[in-house]
Amino acid sequence: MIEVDRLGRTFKVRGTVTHAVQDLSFGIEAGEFVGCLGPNGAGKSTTIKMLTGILAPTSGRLRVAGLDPSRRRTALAREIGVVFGQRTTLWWDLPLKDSFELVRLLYKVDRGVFRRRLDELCALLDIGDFLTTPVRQLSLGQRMQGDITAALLHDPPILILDEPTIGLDVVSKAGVRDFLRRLNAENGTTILLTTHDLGDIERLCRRVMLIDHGRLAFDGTVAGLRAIVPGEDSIEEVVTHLYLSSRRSPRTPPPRPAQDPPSVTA
Ligand SMILES: Nc1ncnc2c1ncn2[C@@H]1O[C@H](COP(=O)(O)OP(=O)(O)OP(=O)(O)O)[C@@H](O)[C@H]1O
Repeated sequence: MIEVDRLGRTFKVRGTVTHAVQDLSFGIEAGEFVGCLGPNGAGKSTTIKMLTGILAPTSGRLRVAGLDPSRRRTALAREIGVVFGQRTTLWWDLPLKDSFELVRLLYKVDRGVFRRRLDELCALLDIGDFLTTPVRQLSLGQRMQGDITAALLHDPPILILDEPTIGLDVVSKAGVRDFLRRLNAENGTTILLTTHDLGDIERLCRRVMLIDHGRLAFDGTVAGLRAIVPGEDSIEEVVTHLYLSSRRSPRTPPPRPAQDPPSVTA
């Protein structure tokens, strides 16, 4: 579903070069639920932007649903749903339902199919009460439910989310997580999300990737991630340890785990 091979993205701003993503390689199969962690500035959002075609890579190769994202954005849009936790894709001044209608027109979704899909998503995400509310008047949690609905109206096989639970209270977070879990388990939707919330990783993801300084520092199970620090059971402590060692010696990759996760690159 997703193939990333030696991907790189460099930014040059006023003579300063930033290697936001470097030599990044991984693959994601259909039906996987993958979480992506990494300290601030690690390159997660840049990776997501390349996967969704917003940014073109400066090196390497990637395919999403068999397509080169930055060259085939229109075709790709049918295959993926995208949610940015920090930015809405909805129309600020329009009622939520009008935003959905615009999405329907953009994606050329048949009216009957759209109706059924919207009814399903309304029930699952519990958004029926604020369909007529302008987006600017929605709470963050309601807006996120709206953004997730909009991303799924065309029923894409792949959902990519950049920090979908940021700023949500515990109940809203639980609702979003429950929905994503069901979407993956019952619909078989392939999901990739970035997050700083380790609860998202522990509760949702069978596989976790850790990006550090633009490189893949870990790719394996949550148990494999825990095993990096022998005797430490708390994933939060393990991740804190990794981020701190990364700050102390920015070019030093994190230590290998005590027991083998499915794959580790460092
Ligand atoms: N458009 C841009 N122009 C210049 N530099 C950029 C641009 N976008 C990202 N960067 C730089 O690339 C690096 C990676 O940024 P990115 O936003 O991908 O990190 P991130 O892992 O998503 O961080 P966070 O968790 O804080 O959101 C950072 O050093 C950032 O300053």
